[in-house]
Amino acid sequence: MQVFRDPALFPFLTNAVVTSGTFDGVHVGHQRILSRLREVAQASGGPSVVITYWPHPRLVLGPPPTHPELLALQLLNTLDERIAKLEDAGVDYLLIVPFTREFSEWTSEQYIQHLLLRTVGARQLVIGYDHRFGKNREGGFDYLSQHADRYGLTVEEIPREDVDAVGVSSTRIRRALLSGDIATANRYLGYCYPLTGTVVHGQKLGRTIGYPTANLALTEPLKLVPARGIYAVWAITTAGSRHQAMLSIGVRPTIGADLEQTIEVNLLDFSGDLYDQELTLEFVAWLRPEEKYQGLDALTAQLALDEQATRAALA
Ligand SMILES: Cc1cc2nc3c(=O)[nH]c(=O)nc-3n(C[C@H](O)[C@H](O)[C@H](O)COP(=O)(O)O)c2cc1C
Ligand SMILES: Nc1ncnc2c1ncn2[C@@H]1O[C@H](COP(=O)(O)OP(=O)(O)O)[C@@H](O)[C@H]1O
Repeated sequence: MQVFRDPALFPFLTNAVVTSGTFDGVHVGHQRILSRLREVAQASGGPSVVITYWPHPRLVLGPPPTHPELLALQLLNTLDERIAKLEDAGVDYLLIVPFTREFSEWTSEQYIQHLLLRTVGARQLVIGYDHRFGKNREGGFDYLSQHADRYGLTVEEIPREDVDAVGVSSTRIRRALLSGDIATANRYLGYCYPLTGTVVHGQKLGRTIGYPTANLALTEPLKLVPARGIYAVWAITTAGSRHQAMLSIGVRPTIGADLEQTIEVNLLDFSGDLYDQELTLEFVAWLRPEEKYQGLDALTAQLALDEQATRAALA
């Protein structure tokens, strides 16, 4: 997959088969659109192209008027994760349009003329039934199909039934993760929810109880952090090795009151220095809520049980 972050550098294509959208999560609903995109591209012999936006439009525009409660933007994917998932889906070209206020003011007509036709060279479009574009989300499938002939475009809509059949939305996935329901989130995503961070120094208590924990500082501050609790995860190091691991997201009530929330992971059957390395976690299962124990001995005994539960969940 060839990736372009500047529309001015995108190589004009002829016969491009294009879809566009935010694709946060690249979940199984998005994956349907992407697999249809690939089919149409293969049938026509043209390249498949995804146009996506960064930063997330809501970061620039604020919460949608219909959902004013969505103040804190919580992303399912970092840009790197999104790129990797689009590549897995077999996309040939990815154009990441810098989403600015100015771009948000483009009319549907400008969007089609400048971006789809002149920059990309679109010939066919494949879009989800609820896809909107242009200023105030004015453009959509109806607008496109009314004007398709004039533009020399063909437009295919992925119908609501197809998208609803998988019953998934980014909102449902966010809700599942925020309640610790990893099984539902992963089913909707079609892969294990990832979280990446750099290993930073903590209080050096972990090693004294036989369970050193790598403390993560997230690389993408807007990335959604699942509910507080204890999880079985895979931990992947920069070198690419995968380790069974147990993760705690919480405020460590056993250690003290009013502590900051930390994201800490103990890698099973591993010893070595991880400080300053990047670590990626893949969530597999929820194990239990965080509890306050009567001292470090009780916590350590619980960690031994968590270790067993982790091995079982990842076996
Ligand atoms: C799998 C796992 C489960 C944990 N569960 C709890 C818990 O239920 N309650 C709690 O107070 N701390 C819990 N902790 C956090 C420990 O208190 C923490 O690892 C310890 O404070 C070491 O901190 P340090 O890395 O700053 O040295 C857990 C940690 C791990 C890795
Ligand atoms: N199995 C392991 N899992 C996690 N970290 C480990 C492991 N073995 C060694 N380490 C190292 O130990 C550090 C964690 O030790 P810990 O005493 O909890 O210190 P800190 O409070 O700085 O996290 C990790 O950052 C990592 O460099």
